[in-house]
Amino acid sequence: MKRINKVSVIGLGAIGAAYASKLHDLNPNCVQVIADEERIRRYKSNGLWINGRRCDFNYLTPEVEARPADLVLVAVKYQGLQQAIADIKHHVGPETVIMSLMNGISSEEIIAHTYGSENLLYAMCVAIDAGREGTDISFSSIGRICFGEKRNPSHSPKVRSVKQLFEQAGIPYEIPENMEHAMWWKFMINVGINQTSAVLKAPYRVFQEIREAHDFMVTAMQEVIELSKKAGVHLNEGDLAAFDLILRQSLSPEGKTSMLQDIEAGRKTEVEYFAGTVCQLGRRYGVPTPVNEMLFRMIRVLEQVNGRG
Ligand SMILES: NC(=O)C1=CN([C@@H]2O[C@H](COP(=O)(O)OP(=O)(O)OC[C@H]3O[C@@H](n4cnc5c(N)ncnc54)[C@H](OP(=O)(O)O)[C@@H]3O)[C@@H](O)[C@H]2O)C=CC1
Ligand SMILES: CC(C)(CO)C(=O)C(=O)O
Repeated sequence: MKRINKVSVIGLGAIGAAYASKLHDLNPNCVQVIADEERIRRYKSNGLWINGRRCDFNYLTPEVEARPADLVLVAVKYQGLQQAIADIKHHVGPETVIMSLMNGISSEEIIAHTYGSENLLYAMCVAIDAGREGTDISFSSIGRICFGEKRNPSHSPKVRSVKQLFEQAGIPYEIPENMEHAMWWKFMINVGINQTSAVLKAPYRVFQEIREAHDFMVTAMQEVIELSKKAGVHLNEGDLAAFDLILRQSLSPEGKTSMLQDIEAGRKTEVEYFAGTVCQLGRRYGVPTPVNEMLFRMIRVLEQVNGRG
């Protein structure tokens, strides 16, 4: 098992900054952030604030011919993914493990297209309620990073390396036996709560307290459950209940999903990778997806109202 001494992070937003700050606390020299000059200027002049504490990372522009990292963490949104894939080029060597903390079930495949799948681990984070305003990041719950190979009956050397790093840094983690199931479960969550919160402009409190909002979220999730059966993943009602526990116990009532944050900040959303993917899979498997078709249209309208069409 290889020890991870150098981590490169791309995407210093709500998620990237939250977890990078834990690595920085472990050892400021073990983590470096890849960003273009304009972003670095912004991070340095405004400061990068995480729960009110300034964090000064080592920044590298993508052009710098860096030594490959042991681990690359990708934490951008989908609209930034292709550029990020190009920008991590100097940080990926033959032994570099790559993990995407992004939502959805597509980023691993997109990254593998350029770097192959041998050194890629599946990952996603759950129960974190991170928010970002400019370079101010805050969260009440850091949640946990679920990661692993597609199946983890035992832990591969790559998985053990990352596990050791997370233990040292105090990053909560989980290695699900069936990572594919876990990725679909998270996809179901985002399809449900991210999209309905974006159209309702609702923080988590609305879903915790108002039955109709909760039911609306569940109807979107149920379409993912039906698709998962066709895909051989078999989500079920127990998976809905598992998210309900997180919603009620871990997410701050005033917290907002990343998609609602995007709408409020006038940014492009990830709707193509949530409802867009659901509708595409629906067509492939012959499963009706009317709720997601409607959510897709509504969110595209909101984006265009924001001038992000
Ligand atoms: N927020 C949350 O609670 C959760 C989010 N997620 C998922 O995690 C992923 C990241 O979300 P989140 O952190 O909220 O998103 P943010 O928008 O807060 O952060 C993305 C960051 O990536 C930066 N970025 C984009 N492209 C590049 C690039 N080429 N080089 C350097 N930096 C780049 C952006 O910079 P700039 O702003 O300057 O463009 C931005 O700071 C998404 O897939 C999201 O769905 C998952 C779980 C929870
Ligand atoms: C699960 C949830 C809603 C919060 O962690 C999320 O993944 C997001 O906001 O994108």
